[in-house]
Order: sequence, then structure tokens, then C-alpha cells
Amino acid sequence: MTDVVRLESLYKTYDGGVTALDGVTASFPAGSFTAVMGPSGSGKSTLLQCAAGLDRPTGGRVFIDGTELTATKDTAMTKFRRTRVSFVFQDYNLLPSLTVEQNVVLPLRLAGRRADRHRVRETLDRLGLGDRLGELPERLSGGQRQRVAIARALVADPAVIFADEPTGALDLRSAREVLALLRSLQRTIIMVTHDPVAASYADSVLFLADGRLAGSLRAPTADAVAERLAHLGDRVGVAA
Ligand SMILES: Nc1ncnc2c1ncn2[C@@H]1O[C@H](COP(=O)(O)OP(=O)(O)OP(=O)(O)O)[C@@H](O)[C@H]1O
Repeated sequence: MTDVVRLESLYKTYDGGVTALDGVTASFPAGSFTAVMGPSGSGKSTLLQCAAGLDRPTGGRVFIDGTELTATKDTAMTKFRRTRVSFVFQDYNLLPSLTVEQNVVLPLRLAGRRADRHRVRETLDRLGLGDRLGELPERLSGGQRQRVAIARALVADPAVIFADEPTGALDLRSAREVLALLRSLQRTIIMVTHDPVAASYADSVLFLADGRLAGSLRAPTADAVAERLAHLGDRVGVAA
């Protein structure tokens, strides 16, 4: 299987000397749904930011779809990100004054791309929002808002979707619907989460501890994930 995202020996040290990533190497095959987990402060957000080209690592290389992001200048990186990378955030990041449809096409517009109206409507239909095109986000439930954000991520036809706690603000039922939806997309998805149940929807889980890879789990169950996490928490506690 082709790797859509590849991280080679990633290091990130912030001003002030905190090492958030300490030599992470990982590959994400096409169509794989991966959860990234670890104790608070283990480097999950930093990993996501560096992998997505929102921040630059101090060392190492990031490849997305064959392009080395770390060798790309800032303006080209922004352009690449706009066309090849999509994001889904905990708080949806929808613009309140735009309708569902306008929110969904906004990233395409910003990237100077033409929105294929048919494709946009088909995507919203598939996500159960076909009758909400003209609605403002405030009239939608949390789960519906997140589905709008997922539709927005999809219509850009990205190489990879990065999701940061996508179900963090949702009730249990909506969270499960959104996770089942993410899994059904068969896209390359990298999701940071604290929730073992959310992680269990992924094909595999990568664990981080102290900025390093601390193992992985294929076909994870929520119980197995929780157990590993408890273990990592212990180890981090002992190390601290
Ligand atoms: N902008 C920054 N400047 C300085 N240090 C930072 C910055 N961002 C993160 N850090 C530090 O880097 C380490 C890793 O942080 P990061 O946010 O990546 O962890 P995390 O696993 O996502 O944590 P959480 O689960 O609490 O969100 C932490 O020690 C954090 O304090």
C-alpha cells in the first residue's frame, strides 16, 4: 500500500527548550484511519501540526503524497495545504454568517478552485444534510455541524484529513455517528483523541509518550486502548 503521509525522524523543540517531539518516524498508508493517543503533553498536537504543515519541525522530514513539506517554502506550503490537506476540529470552525453550502465551498474558494456544485450537493446529501444547504450553522446540532465540517473536508478531495478531537464537543450518540462516518469514508485520516472509544473506530492507534512513539495497536478495542494508556500514564509518571 502507498504511504500518503510519512514522518521521518521528527523533532520539535519549542523556544524555551521543551522537546515536544523526540525522533518520531511513522507511515500512514492510503485509506488508513489512524488515531494518535498519549498522555497530556506527550506531543500529539505538535505531531499533528508538524505533519499537516501548520508548524515546522526542528528536525526530520514530512512527506505528504510524495511532496516533502519540510523542503517547501512557506507560501508553497500554504498552497499545498490548501489543496491537499483538510482539517476537522473539535469546535467545527464553521463561519456563523455563512450557510452550510457556503461553509463547505469556502476552502475551495480560498484556494482559487471552482466548486463543483453537483459534487458539493452530493456530498452533503450523503452526509444526511441534503435539506440543510441554506441553513446557518447556529440552527444545526453539534453532530450536524461536525458533519458539515466533514463535508467541507471531503469536497476539497484531499490526500489526507487531519482531525483534532473531532468528537470532543459531542454527546455520546452524535460522537458515535461522526466516528462511524469517518470510518466509512475510507480516506486517509489522522485523528488526535483522548477518548479510547473514539480511537477504537480507527484501523490502528499510535501511542506517544514524552514525544516518542510508544507502540501501536491494530484493530483496537476501547478496552485495549484504555489499558495501554493507563500503562503509558504510569510510565510517564514514573519517569517524571
Ligand atoms: N507553542 C509552544 N511553546 C512552548 N511549548 C509548547 C508549545 N506547544 C506545546 N508545547 C509543549 O510541548 C509539549 C507537547 O505539547 P502538545 O500540545 O503537543 O501535547 P499533547 O499531547 O497534544 O497534549 P494535550 O493532550 O494536553 O493536548 C508539552 O510539554 C507542551 O507544554
